[in-house]
Amino acid sequence: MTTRINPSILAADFANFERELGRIANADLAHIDVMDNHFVPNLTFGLAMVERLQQVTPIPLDLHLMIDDPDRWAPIYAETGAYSVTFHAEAAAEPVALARRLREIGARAGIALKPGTDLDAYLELLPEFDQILVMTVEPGFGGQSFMPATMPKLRRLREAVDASGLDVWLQVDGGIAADTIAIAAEAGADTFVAGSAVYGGEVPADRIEELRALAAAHAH
Ligand SMILES: O=C(CO)[C@H](O)[C@H](O)COP(=O)(O)O
Repeated sequence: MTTRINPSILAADFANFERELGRIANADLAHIDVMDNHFVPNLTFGLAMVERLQQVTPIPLDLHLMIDDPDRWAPIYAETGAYSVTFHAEAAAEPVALARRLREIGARAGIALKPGTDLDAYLELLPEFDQILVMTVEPGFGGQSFMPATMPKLRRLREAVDASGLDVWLQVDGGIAADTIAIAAEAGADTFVAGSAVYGGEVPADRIEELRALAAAHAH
């Protein structure tokens, strides 16, 4: 199984994202947390910033939209050339139509499930998505503790994806670090978002290699 490490720039120096993206040149994708202070109680940045980030890095962008009304906004973000666009299940009025629109535009379509989001309603939608983001903390802030209680959901998803034969990536986000990544890898994650664990290190690129090796060693 291919393992991917997507550093979250939420933990980077907001005064210099171009330099901070340069420090993670060995990342698989750069994870970009867009928060609107409505869907989550925190505010980061919006469309203008994402457009600018696209211009200053060759790393494909993995957009995580923690916003209300993704039906309106997610396609506009996809049109920036984002590699993947993930919206939250509860935020979308028509998740399937939205996922199809994102794919039409050329982005990979992702759906995010908060720790309390029931998986049952979404399992049958697997063919509509390229990735499922299992939040391993409550969305909104970096630096929180990994929630092992989210692992049964990830295991069920891994079983469903393997049984389907679909190439749907299973992403985890929140509290992923050297001491937790093995738990998520063994439960079936193949794509790992890490903010504090990457940018908290003196050399973020080294932290990426360390996390990648641990994930590969414990791959499902
Ligand atoms: O989506 C997020 C918060 O909502 C962040 O991507 C996530 O929390 C990463 O930060 P850390 O690795 O520091 O936990």
